[in-house]
Amino acid sequence: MSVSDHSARTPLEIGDAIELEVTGIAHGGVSVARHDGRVVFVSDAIPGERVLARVTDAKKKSFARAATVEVLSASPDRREHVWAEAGLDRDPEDRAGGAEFGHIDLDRQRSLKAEVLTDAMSRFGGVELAVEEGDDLADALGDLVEAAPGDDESNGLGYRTRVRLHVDPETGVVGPYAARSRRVIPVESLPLANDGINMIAPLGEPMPGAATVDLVAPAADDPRMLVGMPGEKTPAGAGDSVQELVDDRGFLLRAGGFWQVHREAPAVLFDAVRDAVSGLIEDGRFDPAAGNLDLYGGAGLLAAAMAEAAGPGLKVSTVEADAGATDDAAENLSELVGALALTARVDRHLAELLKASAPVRDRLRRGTVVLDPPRSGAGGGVTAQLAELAPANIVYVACDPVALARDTKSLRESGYELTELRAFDIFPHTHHFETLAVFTRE
Ligand SMILES: C[S@@+](CC[C@H](N)C(=O)[O-])C[C@H]1O[C@@H](n2cnc3c(N)ncnc32)[C@H](O)[C@@H]1O
Repeated sequence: MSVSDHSARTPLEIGDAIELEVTGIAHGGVSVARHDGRVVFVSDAIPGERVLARVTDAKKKSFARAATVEVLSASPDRREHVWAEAGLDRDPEDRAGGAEFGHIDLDRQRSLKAEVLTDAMSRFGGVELAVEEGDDLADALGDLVEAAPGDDESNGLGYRTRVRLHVDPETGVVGPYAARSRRVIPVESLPLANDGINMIAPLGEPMPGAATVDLVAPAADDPRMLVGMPGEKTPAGAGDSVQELVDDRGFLLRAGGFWQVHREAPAVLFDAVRDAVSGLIEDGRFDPAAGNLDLYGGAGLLAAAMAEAAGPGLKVSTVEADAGATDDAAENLSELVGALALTARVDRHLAELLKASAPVRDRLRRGTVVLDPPRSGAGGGVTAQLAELAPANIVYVACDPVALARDTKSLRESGYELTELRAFDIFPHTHHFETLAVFTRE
């Protein structure tokens, strides 16, 4: 490993050690620095720090990637990493992935997430998030990303009720992948996971022949271990049903089906969607008898939240690609006589709705669409279909701020106004967070 000279404009190579002034945060859990005019995305650092970093990727002309190996001038927000196996005293290649903010004070994690959101909304969404005059920017940003109940008390640990581990095909060792790699890292504990998962996690027990291990610790059921074999799409036991609880409402779902990973996340998002719909009702903008939709609906969590605000007379269709999840949604929404659970890809279903008769299209125009797409967002195709269907309101739950910002731009260009934005820190010690955006048709 050679130490490169700042003034020499030599190309960077993998393994080079470089000194970096870390100036900002980027989407994806890495900080931003510059070296000889080139942007360097550096992991395990904090904006404001000076670090010695090792170049890990130098293929691109415009930017390189590096990992911190030593902190030369530490941020006051630097903490001992919450996961020993992800800390700086390990070689970057041997650090466990999945806790890339674990070395940062929890409040600062939230203000970094808020910076990522405001930057994404400004650059890709054309929306400047206002900070009240006189507010300290860091405080205002920190307040934008709301903590989940209990996280401040537990330092954001022990929250995950879902964890996927991987099995090294050569040694059978079970563990998380290292960051940005498929290298399995053996670990002694899973500090972000709850007790149920830590109790059954086969850490230190090789599982030769297996490919993945999904650990599931439902709120109202025994923890499960689902072992996936190479080439198999669905791990064994994934179709087994488990019981979840959101406040005191029960949800039944497949053990391997989608469910929010933070113990409090289903309730946080349920409440946020219910409150958004209540706001629309107060503004006289919500029609319970219209063609309301819960797109990417999973097991029906957010349709149930709409119903909590709108009452049992709500008409709503959930649209979900996974047939098992649709069956669960039908069961979970069975008390709502106006609920329909459909198995379909969202784009195909919207294409069908666009061909519907004038009265059906009119009902859809009066409706509210809740959508909660995967990380890639709804995308240009689906936002264009939504713009053509023109529902009165869109309540968008997003796990990727850049995808949300791009979809925001399309929706605003199609005549929707962004009227509310909230963000939730339901993935402490990682760079992930969830955002809720409400759009109304002008
Ligand atoms: C982020 S989850 C949201 C689930 C649900 N709203 C919840 O909160 O539990 C996204 C869901 O979208 C489904 N999905 C992904 N792509 C889809 C598509 N193109 N059409 C329909 N559903 C899709 C996934 O199976 C998954 O259940």
